[in-house]
Amino acid sequence: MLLMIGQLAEAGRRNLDRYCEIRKPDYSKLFLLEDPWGYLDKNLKCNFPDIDECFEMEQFFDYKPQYRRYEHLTYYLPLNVDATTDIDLVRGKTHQITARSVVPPIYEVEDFLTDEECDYIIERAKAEGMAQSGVFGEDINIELQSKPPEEVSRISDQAWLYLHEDDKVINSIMDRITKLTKMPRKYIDDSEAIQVVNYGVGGHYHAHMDTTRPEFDDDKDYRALPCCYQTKCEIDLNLGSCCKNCRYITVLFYLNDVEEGGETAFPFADFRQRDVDDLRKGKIDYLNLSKYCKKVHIKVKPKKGKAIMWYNHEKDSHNGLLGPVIDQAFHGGCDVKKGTKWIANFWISAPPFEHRNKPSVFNIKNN
Ligand SMILES: O=C(O)CCC(=O)C(=O)O
Ligand SMILES: [Fe+2]
Repeated sequence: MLLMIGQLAEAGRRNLDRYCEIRKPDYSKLFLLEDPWGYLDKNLKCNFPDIDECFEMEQFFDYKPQYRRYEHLTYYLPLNVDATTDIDLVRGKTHQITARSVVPPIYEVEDFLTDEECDYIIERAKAEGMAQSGVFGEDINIELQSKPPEEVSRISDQAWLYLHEDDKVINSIMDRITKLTKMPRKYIDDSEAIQVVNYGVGGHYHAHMDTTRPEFDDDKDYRALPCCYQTKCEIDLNLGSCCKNCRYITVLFYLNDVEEGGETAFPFADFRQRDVDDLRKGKIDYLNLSKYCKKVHIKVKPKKGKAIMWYNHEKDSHNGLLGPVIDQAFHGGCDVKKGTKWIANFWISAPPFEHRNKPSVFNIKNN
């Protein structure tokens, strides 16, 4: 009898496999596929525990066909460091794009913004009101009181500029960002506000990731949380957070010339993963740029109007969505030695806004 049940179960499983085989959507035809609940294994085989769920999945695809029509994230690689190519960003002028590293791909474009645009962004930020910058999961005020300045993770002021449809200056910048990143415009429009940051002498931001590393070792499983830009939840820097950053690309603009210091440094760019892991485990705090900036090879010098962009994630090769975090994308701002430094950050987050209530593949354990 037991044997019979076993055989039946086996036959049932085979039937289920066949059922799923027939019923599963044709993933090869999907432009992009979201797999919010992790039903699919890496090989995109049907992986449902029972027929009902298989059916549910089918309904999900039937009734919410928009989930099947994402536009791809775009990811492009340079052939080598210092590779340079022309790029048409505005009519009547050719810009040059230069690769500064391959892992992550970091690109630099001079004169991306005009002087007037830089000044406009600074003035708008001032009008908005500059306030002390925070750091995800840390309390800067406590750090400022209890540590010497070079040990404090971030010393700067900032303001957020929200994107208005009728703002011609910002819209024209968004056009250029679309061309530079080669991303579908939708992602640009649905991304976060622009963050404007100002550092005085001694101001800095130690090396960090702009996106949340889900395996962050502070007892919190960030995978379960929604992406911050998709929610209205308040990030409480003291008590942890209700969301995580899902920042695929960073585009950073230098809004003024800095007399001395203030480079953007990438301490691990183009390092092998195992070297990054070893360095991070070692005694020297390579992330402390007040101490370590001089030794970093890949550094970008601020120059008014210059833009840099880099990827914080790879693209998931199975579904075109947010893939693994690139640890080599750790970066930060070295101490400003003389003068002041103004920058603007624009983070392109994924998945797009209309899928804000659905967790992305990035959420799923062991992905
Ligand atoms: O100041 C810089 O150069 C880097 C700033 C940065 O990484 C950030 O604001 O997230
Ligand atoms: Fe950053």
